Amino acid sequence: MATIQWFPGHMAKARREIQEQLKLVDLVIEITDARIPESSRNPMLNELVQQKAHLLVLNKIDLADDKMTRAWRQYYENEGLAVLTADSQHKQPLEPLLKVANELLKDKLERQHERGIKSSVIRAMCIGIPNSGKSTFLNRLVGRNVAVTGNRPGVTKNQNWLKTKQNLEILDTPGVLWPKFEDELIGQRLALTGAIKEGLYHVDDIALFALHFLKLSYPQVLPKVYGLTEAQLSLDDPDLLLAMTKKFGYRDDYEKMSTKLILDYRKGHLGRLTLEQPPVDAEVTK
Ligand SMILES: Nc1nc2c(ncn2[C@@H]2O[C@H](COP(=O)(O)OP(=O)(O)OP(=O)(O)O)[C@@H](O)[C@H]2O)c(=O)[nH]1
Repeated sequence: MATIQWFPGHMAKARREIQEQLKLVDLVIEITDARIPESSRNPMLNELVQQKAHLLVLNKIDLADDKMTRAWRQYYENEGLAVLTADSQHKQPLEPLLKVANELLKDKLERQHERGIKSSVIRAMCIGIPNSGKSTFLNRLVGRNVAVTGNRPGVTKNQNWLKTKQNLEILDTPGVLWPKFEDELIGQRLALTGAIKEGLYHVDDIALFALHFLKLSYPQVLPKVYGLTEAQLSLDDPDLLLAMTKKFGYRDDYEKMSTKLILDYRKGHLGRLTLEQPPVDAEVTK
């Protein structure tokens, strides 16, 4: 599904629709991208969710740095959130999700049990920014491909409950919320991972951001993947981008090189790389 450009009217509408949907569910499953856990969270979600049970899913862990994923998980758990990690491209997340969901809603389920309701159903909805993997996650959960339509501005919808093999039903319309815009660095991370519509950023800006980030945080990647020499790596970022453009035979088409670098990152060809660290030093003990 193409990413939309968010205007204030769109945001207000998405927010209103999600508030309506929230009345129908017990549990909110917030889907984020494990490569940018914080940048891929909607700034208003906590406030919207309020008293509902809230589960944070760090999705796309197959593309993220394991150590960083553990650190992020711990960080959010320290913040009091229930956290699940998922590679919903390849793996079925139903069992671990049910475990956490039943735990989060234990009191409610027990009360229903006392009132004689034997097979209580947990009703949930997925929410996240574009491209976080909501549809993929939902499809995996229900074990088939369902036509998932997010609550994008202007998209009419009929809401249905998708049944899983267990006592969990999920709204077939995931809530799509806007990403954070205010900070340039967050915007660059969102663009590199694919959460921002193409055409809303310059590929060379994002490639320069990627080069800078890689040199600082994962210095082994550029020499290993692209065979860059020490001398090339000591160039400033724009000159390095030009050197790479030439090396790959793209003459002076640095936009082509930029696109290649961005796609290589998105496909995991550069390795499993997380673009941001938890705000405080979350100790990794697991
Ligand atoms: N490697 C990997 N890719 C994933 C995973 N989950 C989703 N994707 C990919 O990420 C892209 C976006 O996934 P979607 O499920 O369409 O995301 P969405 O949140 O529904 O996106 P919108 O419809 O834009 O709101 C697709 O190319 C998916 O194949 C994952 O766990 N690992």
